[in-house]
Amino acid sequence: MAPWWPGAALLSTKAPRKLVFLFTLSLSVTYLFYSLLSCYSSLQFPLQEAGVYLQEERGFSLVDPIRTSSSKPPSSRREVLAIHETSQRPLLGTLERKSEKYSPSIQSTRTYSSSQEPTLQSMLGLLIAGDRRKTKSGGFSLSGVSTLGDNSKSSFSSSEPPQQSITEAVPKRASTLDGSSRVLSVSYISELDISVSPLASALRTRVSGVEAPVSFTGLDSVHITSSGQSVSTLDSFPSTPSGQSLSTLDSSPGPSSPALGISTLDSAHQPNTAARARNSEIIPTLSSSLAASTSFNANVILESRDSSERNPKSTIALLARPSSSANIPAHLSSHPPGASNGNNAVESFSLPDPKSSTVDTSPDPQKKPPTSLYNLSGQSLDSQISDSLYSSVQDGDSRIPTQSYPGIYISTSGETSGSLDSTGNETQRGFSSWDRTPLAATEMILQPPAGYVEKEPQESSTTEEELSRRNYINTTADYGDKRLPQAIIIGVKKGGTRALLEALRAHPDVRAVGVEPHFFDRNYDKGLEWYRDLMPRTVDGQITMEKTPSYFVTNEAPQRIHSMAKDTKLIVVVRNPITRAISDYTQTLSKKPEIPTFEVLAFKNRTLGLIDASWSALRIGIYALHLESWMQYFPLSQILFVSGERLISNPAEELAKVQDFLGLRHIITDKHFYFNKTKGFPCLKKPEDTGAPRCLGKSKGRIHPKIDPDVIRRLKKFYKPFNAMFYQMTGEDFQWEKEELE
Ligand SMILES: Nc1ncnc2c1ncn2[C@@H]1O[C@H](COP(=O)(O)OS(=O)(=O)O)[C@@H](OP(=O)(O)O)[C@H]1O
Repeated sequence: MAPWWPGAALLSTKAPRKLVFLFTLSLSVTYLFYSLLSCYSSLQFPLQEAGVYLQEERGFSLVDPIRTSSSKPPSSRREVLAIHETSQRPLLGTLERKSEKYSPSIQSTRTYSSSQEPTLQSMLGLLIAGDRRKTKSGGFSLSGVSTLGDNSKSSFSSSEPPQQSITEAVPKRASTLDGSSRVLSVSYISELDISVSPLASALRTRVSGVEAPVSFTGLDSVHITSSGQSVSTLDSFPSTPSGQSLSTLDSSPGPSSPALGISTLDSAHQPNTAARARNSEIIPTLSSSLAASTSFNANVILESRDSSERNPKSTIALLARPSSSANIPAHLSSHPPGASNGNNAVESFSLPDPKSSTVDTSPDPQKKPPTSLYNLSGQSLDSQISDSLYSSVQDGDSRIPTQSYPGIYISTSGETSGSLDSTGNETQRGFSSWDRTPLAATEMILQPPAGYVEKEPQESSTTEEELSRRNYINTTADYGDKRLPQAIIIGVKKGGTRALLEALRAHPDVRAVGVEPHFFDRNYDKGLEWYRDLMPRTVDGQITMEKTPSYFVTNEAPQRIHSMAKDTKLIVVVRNPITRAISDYTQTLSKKPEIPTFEVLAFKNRTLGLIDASWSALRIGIYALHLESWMQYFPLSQILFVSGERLISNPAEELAKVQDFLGLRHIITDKHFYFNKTKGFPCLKKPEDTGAPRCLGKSKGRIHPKIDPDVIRRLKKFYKPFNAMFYQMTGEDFQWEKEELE
C-alpha cells in the first residue's frame, strides 16, 4: 500500500528513521526548553512582560525595551518604572493577570478628575510611564507599568525632564514574597537636592504662592524624613483654595512624627491609619528641613491611599541628598546671612543634636528664622509657615526627638572609672568594672563554672523559669533601681547581638538583662511592670539595656517601644543577609537535624528559581522591609546600625560607635579584646580577678553547612535590591555584595 504521506517513505529504511527520530527529539527538547524558559520568565519577570506589552501596545516611546530576564543594564536612560501593588498595599497601579500573559490592563486604585490629569501626568511622569484612560465618569484612570526584575538601579529620564535631572531610581521595596517580582515603591535619588523632582518644583510653586496650585490630589500624604533630624513639614491642604491656603496649617502634632523628626502640621497625620484627610492636597514644605540641616538626607514618601480608605496606604519614595555639602546650593549656605558655619550649612533653626548633652528649649528670638526659610530653589517660604514651624520646635514638639535620654550618662569630664592609664593599660578599677554585671543565667561561656548547665539555645525564647531566675539574680543587687531599658538591641537574629551585648556589659555604665525578655513580641500582655522587674538595678548614670533580636521583625514592636519611651535608643546589628540566613538555618538544624537542606528550604520552586521569601530565615534578611516599620516611629538618628561583620573583624571600632551612640565614655577599646584562635572569634579579655573566660559559647560561631554556590548566587541576586535600599535608608553601604560567601 502506498504510504499515506510522502515522508513515510523516509521511514522505510532504518537509517533515515533514526535521523527523523533524532530530529523530532531535538525539536521536542528545544520546544520544551523554550516553554520552560517562557514559563520561568513570565513567573519571574511578569512586570517586565507587562511592560513590554504596554510598550508595544500603548506606544510609549521607550528608547529601550524594558529589561527582561537578562541582568544586563539598560542601554537607554529611558525606562518604564515600576508602580505595582500587592493585595495588601495597592499602589497607583495594579497589574492584573488576566490570562496566561500578563495583561496590560493596569487598574488605577483611584480616579482622577480631568482637571487633575495634566498635573498628574507631569507629576508622575517620572514615576509612572503609564497610561491614562478616560473613565466612564469622565475622569482619568491612571495606569502604570511596572518593571523591576533584578535591577536595583535604573537610570532614566523623562520626556519632560525636571529642572535638574534625577540620577538614579532605586526600587524602594521589591518583593518576591509570593514568587512574583514586584516593586512597591521607588526611591529617586538626586545628587543635588530635592527640588529635582517635579513634585518638589510643584510644591515650591504652591508654597511660595506664586503660581496656581499644582494639584496633588491622589497622593494623600507626604512624609519627609531627614536623617539630619531637621524639621520638615507636611500639610494637608483642602483642595478648594488656591495658593493662599496656608492658614489651614494645623500645628497640632500628629503622633507619627516623633520618630521621624517631622513637624507635621496636619493633625490628622497618622501612620498606617486611615485617618488622613481625604482628597486632600498635600504640600510638603521641603525647604525647612533642608535649609535647617547641616547635611541632609531627606526621604519624601508620598503615600497614596485608596480614597475608600479600605486599602492601606502605599508609598512612593523620593529621596534626595547632596553628595557633599559643597552641593548645597549657595543660597542655602548663606542662610541666614552670616550664619554659615563654614560647612555650607545653615545654622539657624536646626534641631538639637541628640548626642549633645544639653537641650536648649528656651525660645531664643535670635534663633528664630526670619521669613527666610528657603526652599531648595532659593525661594523664600511664606512666613506663616516659618512661624508655625518655628513654634512647633520651640514648643518642644513631642515629635521632634529630644537629645536628653533619661538615664543615659553623658560624661562631662575626662575623669572616668575604669579608664586607661597613661600607658594605655586598663587600670585596676577598669578591669574590676567588668564584673559589675553578673553573668546571665543563660549566658554561655567556653568553660562554664561547675554546676552550670549551658542552655541551648540561648537565642531561643526565654522561658518563664529563665526569666524568673534572671529576675532573682537581678534582685540580689541591693543598689539602684530597676528601670525600663533606655537602649535596646532590637536585632537582627544571628547578627552578632550577643557578642555586642556582652561587650557592652563590660562597660561600667551599662547594665543589661542577660536573657532575651521578648517583651515587645511575646510577653507584651504581661505589662511594663513585669518588664521593668526583669531589669537589673542601675544607679544614676547607668544605662539599662536588653536585647531581643526578634523585635526587629515584629510589626508591633516599633509602636510598643515608642509608647514605652519615644527616646529609646535602638541598636540593630546587621549582617550579610545570606550568611545570616545560613546561620539561622544552622541553628535550627542543630536542634532539628531532620529538617530539609537549606537549598530545599530556600526555594519555592528551584527549577523556576523562585526564592521562598516567606521562609523566615530569608525574610528576616530583607532589612529594608523591616526598617521601614521602625522609621514610622523612630528617626534614623535614634537607630544605630552595627556591622555584624566588623563586630568580628574589628570589635573595638564597632564598640566605639556604639559607645558614642549611647553617650558612653569610651571604655571598651581594643585593649578589651583578643582573638581566640580556638574559638575563631574575638573574645573579651579575662578580668584580672577572675578566671572566667569571656568567649561566647558553642551556639555562637557554629560551623555552617556548605551551601550550593548556585543557590548563593541566586540569593545574592534576590537580596541585591533590598540591600541597595537598605544602604539608601541607612546611608551606609555594608558592602555585602562584595563579600565572598561560603
Ligand atoms: N565574638 C563573637 N563570638 C562568637 N560569635 C560572634 C562573635 N561576634 C559575632 N559573632 C556572631 O554572632 C552570631 C550569633 O548572633 P547572635 O548573637 O545575634 O545570635 S542570636 O540571634 O542571639 O541567636 C554568630 O553566628 P554563627 O557564626 O552563625 O554562629 C557569630 O558569627
